[in-house]
Amino acid sequence: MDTVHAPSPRPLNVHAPAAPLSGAVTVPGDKSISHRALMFAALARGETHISGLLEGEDVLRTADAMRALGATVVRTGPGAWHVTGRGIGQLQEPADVLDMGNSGTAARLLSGILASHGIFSVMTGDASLRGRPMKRVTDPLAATGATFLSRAGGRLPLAIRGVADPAPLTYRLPVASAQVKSAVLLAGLNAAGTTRVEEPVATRDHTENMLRHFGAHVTVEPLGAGGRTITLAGRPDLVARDVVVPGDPSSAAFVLVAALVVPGSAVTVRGVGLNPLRTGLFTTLREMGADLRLSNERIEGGEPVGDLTAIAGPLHGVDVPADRAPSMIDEYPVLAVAAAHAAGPSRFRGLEELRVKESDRLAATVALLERNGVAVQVVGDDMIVTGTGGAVPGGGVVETRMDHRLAMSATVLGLTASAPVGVDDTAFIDTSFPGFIALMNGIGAGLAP
Ligand SMILES: O=C(O)C1=C[C@@H](OP(=O)(O)O)[C@@H](O)[C@H](O)C1
Ligand SMILES: C=C(OP(=O)(O)O)C(=O)O
Repeated sequence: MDTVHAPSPRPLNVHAPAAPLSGAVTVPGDKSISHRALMFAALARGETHISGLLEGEDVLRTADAMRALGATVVRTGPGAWHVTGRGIGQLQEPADVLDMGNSGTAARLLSGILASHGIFSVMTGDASLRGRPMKRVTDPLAATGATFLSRAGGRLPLAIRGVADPAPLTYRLPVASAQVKSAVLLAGLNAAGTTRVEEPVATRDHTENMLRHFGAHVTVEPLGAGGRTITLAGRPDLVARDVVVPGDPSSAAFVLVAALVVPGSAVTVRGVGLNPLRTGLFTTLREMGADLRLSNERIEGGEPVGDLTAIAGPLHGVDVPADRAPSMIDEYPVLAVAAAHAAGPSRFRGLEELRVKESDRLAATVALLERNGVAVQVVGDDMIVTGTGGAVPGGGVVETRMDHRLAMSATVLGLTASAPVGVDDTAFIDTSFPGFIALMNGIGAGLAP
């Protein structure tokens, strides 16, 4: 199995470029929105046309899974996909194991769909995904009547005996996770009655937005300070709708941070998704003194989008509150790289969720910085980075641990290191940002394997 998902390692040795980075680029489509577009289109009646779909490994696994469940999924051009759905409750039993590769989003969201169909299925993934917790979704989903069998600790492979008439759930999220919220809501699509999810801290709301777009009745009400209660009326008539996927702000992050830290640089990323529940990094970078300019703001496919220009300049340390974490949860490794260049200490609070990503990102980010001469410590669930106020020493080899975001963060670190930075494997970058190295070279990074 891992022969499929453990591609040959692609090591990279990163040197600081001779000249500043410059240019205007677009990054691939948003990963969260791309997974959802394929899944919801497969559950809708009729043919959905998706443009700007991320063609990264994670999303391709979702496309394969929806095909295995009986939807027709066809690529008609770069980023252009047509999906003919089967309707809620109408997905067919897959004939084989569903392999979700490296993707937590694919596995967790799909578990909600599989649990709420009267079919048997088995999901697995690569060594990284097989190490990630699934009880966070199977515990609430068990109350629908579905049954689950898994390895110890609720790890994949996971066998699911779904139910055709799932009970509607009311669930308060014990962790701030859009994946868990989405799994519960997706199970609620085939439940007779109202599904209710309470999230004490708001997480990305692409599921709510896109379900509405396809015709579901979803309400969102405030809950306490910063939380939300989401309700979904079961068994809606989901109808095919076109989806336009914006550029992924989590991918734009690497390009923009690189431009901020390579002296003299100015780079624009066009068409970046700016959903306020995804933009914590941009807020934080501005607090650090970054010159980050927004232009051409518009609404595209129901999501706010704009062009972001990053202009290099001095950064200073910052204290990031824990309640901002969900709006930038995937951006901490590259934020740590920005903090390594900033003058003075930065503290990032409440990072416990980083321990259960594609790797233990808290430990891996510490190792990335320490190996390259940057002082960093973990206190409880907080990370404290002591910035140099300029270039970092470098000279280390970074272990990327099957984690795309570590590979890209290490690459960005190398662009301003005094000694070259080794990256043991860049192959996993393809899960979320195919073409990353070519795109970086297009703005002058000069990366050569
Ligand atoms: O719902 C989503 O699309 C995602 C939610 C986040 O995970 P959690 O729900 O585990 O926080 C994020 O880290 C992941 O990259 C994508
Ligand atoms: C955590 C991530 O994704 P997933 O959970 O889908 O594997 C990510 O892309 O950083």
